[in-house]
Amino acid sequence: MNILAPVRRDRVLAELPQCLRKEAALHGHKDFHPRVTCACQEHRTGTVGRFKISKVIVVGDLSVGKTCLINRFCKDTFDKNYKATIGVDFEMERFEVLGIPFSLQLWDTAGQERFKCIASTYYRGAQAIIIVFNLNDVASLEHTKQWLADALKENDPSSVLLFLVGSKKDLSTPAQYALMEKDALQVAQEMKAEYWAVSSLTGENVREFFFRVAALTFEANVLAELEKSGARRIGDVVRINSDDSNLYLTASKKKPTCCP
Ligand SMILES: Nc1nc2c(ncn2[C@@H]2O[C@H](COP(=O)(O)OP(=O)(O)OP(=O)(O)O)[C@@H](O)[C@H]2O)c(=O)[nH]1
Ligand SMILES: [Mg+2]
Repeated sequence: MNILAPVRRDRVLAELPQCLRKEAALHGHKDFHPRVTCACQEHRTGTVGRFKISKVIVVGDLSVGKTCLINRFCKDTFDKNYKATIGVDFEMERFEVLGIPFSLQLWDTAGQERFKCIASTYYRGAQAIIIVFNLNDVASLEHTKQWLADALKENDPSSVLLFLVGSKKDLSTPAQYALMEKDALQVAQEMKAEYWAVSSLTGENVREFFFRVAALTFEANVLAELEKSGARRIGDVVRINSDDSNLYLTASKKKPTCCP
């Protein structure tokens, strides 16, 4: 019995959402990796789509707008009054990517120094890290490197996806924004993060950003699953082949037809 509610129609991704700026993108491909598209068509995505929930943590200075960003996407609300997050909070978001159900657990952490200790205990096991800064406060951009370093202490830097997000875009003039964007792009390139600029007040780029997070996290998960099952297959072939060469032929026939 499926006790989960169906995925909302506005959480269905049939294509890869595009990056904001090519200079600071995790990848610039127009479509999902062909192996991922193929695996989804053949429903060979392993644990992705069945049990797996991907953890995403959101970090950054106090009052940069982390909670508002999550609330704008998950609840389509905006609160102009500041209420500090105490420790952590989380929201679940369910998507359907290329026909496969996919869930993100969005962890909203506290930026205030006195709660940082509690919040950092929840950093472990993240598949994506979203580092938020205020586009109108250059110090908050400078602090992103420290936030990243702290989050990476608890995670594997080689497999985690990074996003650098400038918030409160509605508060900057085009000239101010252009200046800040130049610095932010540089920081994003140094971190190997994908850069986004959003406004939770107007909603600008919020949905596009989270769709991109969902899509890239999904893609990375499916590729990792394929790699794992590929390694298992190669291991099996070596073992079987040493006993009976005919079985090697049987095993290789089982290979999927459409994947490169
Ligand atoms: N104008 C404008 N104000 C925003 C935006 N996003 C957040 N704010 C305001 O900034 C303040 C802080 O927002 P929060 O989302 O609570 O900040 P936070 O990063 O979660 O703060 P901590 O929980 O203490 O770490 C609030 O008063 C929000 O209304 C935005 O896009 N535009
Ligand atoms: Mg908060």
